Amino acid sequence: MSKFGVLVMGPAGAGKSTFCTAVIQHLQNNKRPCFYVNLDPAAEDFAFEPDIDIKDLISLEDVMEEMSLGPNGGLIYCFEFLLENLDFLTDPLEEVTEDYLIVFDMPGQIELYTHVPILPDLVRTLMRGSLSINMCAAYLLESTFVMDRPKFFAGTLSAMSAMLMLEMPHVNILSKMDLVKGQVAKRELKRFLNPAADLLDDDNSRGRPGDEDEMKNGDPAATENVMGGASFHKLNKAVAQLIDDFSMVSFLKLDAQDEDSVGAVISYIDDAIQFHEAQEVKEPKDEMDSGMYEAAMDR
Ligand SMILES: Nc1nc2c(ncn2[C@@H]2O[C@H](COP(=O)(O)OP(=O)(O)OP(=O)(O)O)[C@@H](O)[C@H]2O)c(=O)[nH]1
Ligand SMILES: [Mg+2]
Repeated sequence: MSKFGVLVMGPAGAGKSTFCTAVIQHLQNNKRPCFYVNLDPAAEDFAFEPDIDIKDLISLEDVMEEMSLGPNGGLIYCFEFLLENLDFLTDPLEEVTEDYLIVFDMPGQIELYTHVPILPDLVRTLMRGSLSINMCAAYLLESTFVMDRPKFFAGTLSAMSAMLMLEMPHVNILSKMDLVKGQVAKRELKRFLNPAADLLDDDNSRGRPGDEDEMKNGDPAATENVMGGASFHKLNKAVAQLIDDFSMVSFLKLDAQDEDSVGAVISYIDDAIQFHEAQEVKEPKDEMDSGMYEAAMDR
C-alpha cells in the first residue's frame, strides 16, 4: 500500500504553519483525509490538532533549559533525539492508508535545510523501508523578498540547497502573495517565478558599480547600503548566475487565504507524488458495480 506526504519547509516565518492549516482545510472541504504531523518542537498554537506532535516526545523549551542550549542548538538536539526514537514517528505512520495526505510541518531554522545531515536521514527513513512514503518537499519563501532582490536570490539559494540535499520531488512556493499583489505589477512578478540573473540588472533599490567611493568616505548613511556596493553587486550577480545556470528553481504563487490558490498548489504536490494514479487504480473496483466495471473495461 502506498502512502503520500508533503514536507513543508522554509525559513522562519515564511508561512509554513499557515500553509499547513490551509492545506488541511482545503482537503477537508474536498472530503479528502489528512494526517497532520508537527515536527516543530517550539510550535504552540494549532488551528488543527496534530495527529503526531514532536512535543509529545521532546520540547525545545525543556531542551534549552536542561541542556543549556540556544534555540538553534536545541533544535538540532531535538531532531537527533527524534532520530534515536524513530518509532515515535514511524509506528503511527504505519497505519496511515493511501487515501491520506500526510502533512509534515517543519521548523524554520535554516540550518536544518542547509548543512546538517539530519533531514536527509529522516527523509530516507520516511521514503524508504517499510513506510515507503511518496514524498514531496514544499519549500516556502516569502514573496515580499521580491522587493529586495539580493535577499530574494539568497532565499532562492537556500531553496536550491534544500533541493540538492534532500534529493526528493520539490515544489518551491512564493508565500504571502496578498502582500505583494498591489506593489508589484503582474508582469514584473512573473519574472520572479522563473528567476534569471538579469533580475539584478534593473534593481534600483541596491548599489551599483561605483558605489564603493561613497562607502569609503565613512559616511554612516553609506554604510547602511554596505551590502549594495559594487563588490556585493558582483557577488550577488554571481550567485544569481549560478541559480540561472542550474535552471532548477521556479516558484508557484500562494495566497493562503485564497481557496483556489491553495487548491492549485495542492494539485502540483499531488502530481509530484503521483497521488491520483494510486487512487485511480482502486476506483473502478470499489465504486462501480461489477457489471459497470466490465462494461467500462470493454470500451
Ligand atoms: N498576509 C499574510 N500573512 C501570512 C500569510 N501566511 C502567513 N502569514 C503570517 O506570517 C506569520 C508567520 O506565519 P507562520 O505560518 O507561523 O510561519 P511559519 O513559517 O510556520 O513560522 P515558523 O514556524 O516560526 O518558522 C504569521 O503572523 C502569519 O499570520 C499569508 O499568506 N499572508
Ligand atoms: Mg510554523
